[in-house]
Amino acid sequence: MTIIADDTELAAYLAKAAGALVLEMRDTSGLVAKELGNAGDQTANQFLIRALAEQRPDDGLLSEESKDTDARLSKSRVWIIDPVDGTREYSEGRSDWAVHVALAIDGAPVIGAVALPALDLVLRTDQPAIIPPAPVKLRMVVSRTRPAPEAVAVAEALGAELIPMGSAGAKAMAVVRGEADIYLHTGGQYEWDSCAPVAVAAAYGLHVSRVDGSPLVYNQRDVYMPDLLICRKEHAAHVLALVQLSAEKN
Ligand SMILES: Nc1ncnc2c1ncn2[C@@H]1O[C@H](COP(=O)(O)O)[C@@H](OP(=O)(O)O)[C@H]1O
Ligand SMILES: [Mg+2]
Repeated sequence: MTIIADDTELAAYLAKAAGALVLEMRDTSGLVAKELGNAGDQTANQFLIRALAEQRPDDGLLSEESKDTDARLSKSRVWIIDPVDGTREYSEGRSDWAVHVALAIDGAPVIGAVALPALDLVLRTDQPAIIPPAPVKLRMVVSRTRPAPEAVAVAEALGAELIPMGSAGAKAMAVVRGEADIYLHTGGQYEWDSCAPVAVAAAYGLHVSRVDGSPLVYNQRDVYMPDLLICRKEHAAHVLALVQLSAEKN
């Protein structure tokens, strides 16, 4: 593979190529269910880690599917990848799954791409588009298998419609694409689930933060990052206040 000098170009190329690999695997391997999910995770991961080792040998790496080491902690530039986000949905033949490739620089999610292979889309930090205006009745995307009670409570308080969807990347990109207005999650996630989606959402001018309003900081020793909010800037203060209220009640 020739060297791709531009980091965003590389992220987008890798996310798209890994997505194409696993999409083809789903169509042709004959594997189903858990076996298909595992094979997709492993195939995409092998492709991505080999390509990154070749393309960016000096950078750090954090992948959902590779054993984590301390090596990344001393690096300024760290690639944070989720080879298949929404593995369950991928293995069920659905379209709500994603490939995440991000580059965090000094902990900030600044560069990246999210591929939605089943929709033939790649969203990237260097090509933000204008997001269409929100409807009067807001739409909140939540996990289809484990929607956070806090998110459901906030949707109720806002009078928002709940849209269950798999994959953190697919949900974040639903907001980026103007198909939803709020993605709120509490109760558990890891850095790879949100780094690329948050980078893309921020590049599109959306609000991104932890649910206490603090910034999302990546490449930490403990990669557990249990909550996040991605939404239009004009809704952020209200949503954060409602999360706070819901936390106080429980
Ligand atoms: N409570 C929780 N604890 C840990 N990970 C969680 C979680 N809820 C969601 N996730 C992870 O976040 C991603 C999106 O989840 P969901 O589709 O439920 O919104 C999934 O990533 P993977 O598919 O990469 O494992 C899932 O594993
Ligand atoms: Mg994931």
